[in-house]
Amino acid sequence: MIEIAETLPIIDISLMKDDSQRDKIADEIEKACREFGFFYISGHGISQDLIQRLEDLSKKFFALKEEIKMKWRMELAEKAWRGYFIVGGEYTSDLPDAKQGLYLGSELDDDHEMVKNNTPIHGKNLLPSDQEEKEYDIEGFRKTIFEYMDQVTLLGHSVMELIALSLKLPRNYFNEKYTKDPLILFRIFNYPSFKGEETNNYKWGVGEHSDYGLLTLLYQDKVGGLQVRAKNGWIEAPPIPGTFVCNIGDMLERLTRGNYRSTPHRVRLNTSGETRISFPLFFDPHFNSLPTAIEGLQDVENQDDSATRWDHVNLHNNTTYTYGEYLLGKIGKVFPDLKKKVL
Ligand SMILES: O=C(O)CCC(=O)C(=O)O
Ligand SMILES: [Fe+2]
Repeated sequence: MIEIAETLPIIDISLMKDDSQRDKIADEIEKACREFGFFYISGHGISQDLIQRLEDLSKKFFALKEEIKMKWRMELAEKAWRGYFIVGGEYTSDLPDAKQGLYLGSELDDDHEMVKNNTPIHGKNLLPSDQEEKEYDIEGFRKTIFEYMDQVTLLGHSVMELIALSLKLPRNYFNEKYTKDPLILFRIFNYPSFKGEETNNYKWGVGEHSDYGLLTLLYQDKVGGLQVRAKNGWIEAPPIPGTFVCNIGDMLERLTRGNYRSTPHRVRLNTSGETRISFPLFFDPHFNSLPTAIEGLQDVENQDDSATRWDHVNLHNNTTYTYGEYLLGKIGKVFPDLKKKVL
């Protein structure tokens, strides 16, 4: 008998504005969320040209000398938690990841209420200035990043509408309660290839984990390496041109009482011979919101799966906490040194 490998569904959302098609798309989302917690989105309307510009400029940025990139190192942004980190600088499940990256988020001025209140992970981005963009031949980097974040945030709102409909909730359910002003965190990751080289004992590009918020929207280049823990074992989430990979985060699992799971995933150590680049955008509840289970949804079997979860957290306890409290507990672990210095 031939074994057919499981593959993640691809959902075309181009007709979601069409009243006769929307429910069908929401049904596909429901199936994908219950089966995998992971799916591809096509027909998203984000221009390939914008994505390509971001990819090209990001590759140029990471190709700069280490001492240049250190001009924008995360320590300098302090509480805002933005900027550059070196290969091995971020930890997942207590092991350093074989990647470097740029941490980014919504651009907030000093007079923004959350910044005035000294709220962690809110503030300005730490990026090359216009002058530095010229000097290092990455003109347009900042502008392209902001344009991309805006566009993918809009896509996040659309996918959350479809997720609400897939749960038979009013279409604006999440918007009203959590994402009128979503917390947007964006990262650009660069996974150098260790082909034929010392790996410095790195095991993974990113170790097994789940994402913290509601929804992650990821664009990846053609190299591949993302793997997803499906019910019957690990499967690949290879790059598919013209798509974004979407996955459910911990808070959506909590809200849906485990009907939709925050699926663990990881990234293989890159030994392809080419550098890999990926762009996860985290579409999350407002920092001060209180994520609470949705009334009327059935509890599921094995709702508390903390015994087998990567971090042993029970997402379904009755403790009340803000999303910010949950998030800070998590990111403190991935940058332990930075946490000591700035939180
Ligand atoms: O780089 C990737 O493909 C995935 C990264 C990831 O899982 C994350 O940043 O949470
Ligand atoms: Fe992730």
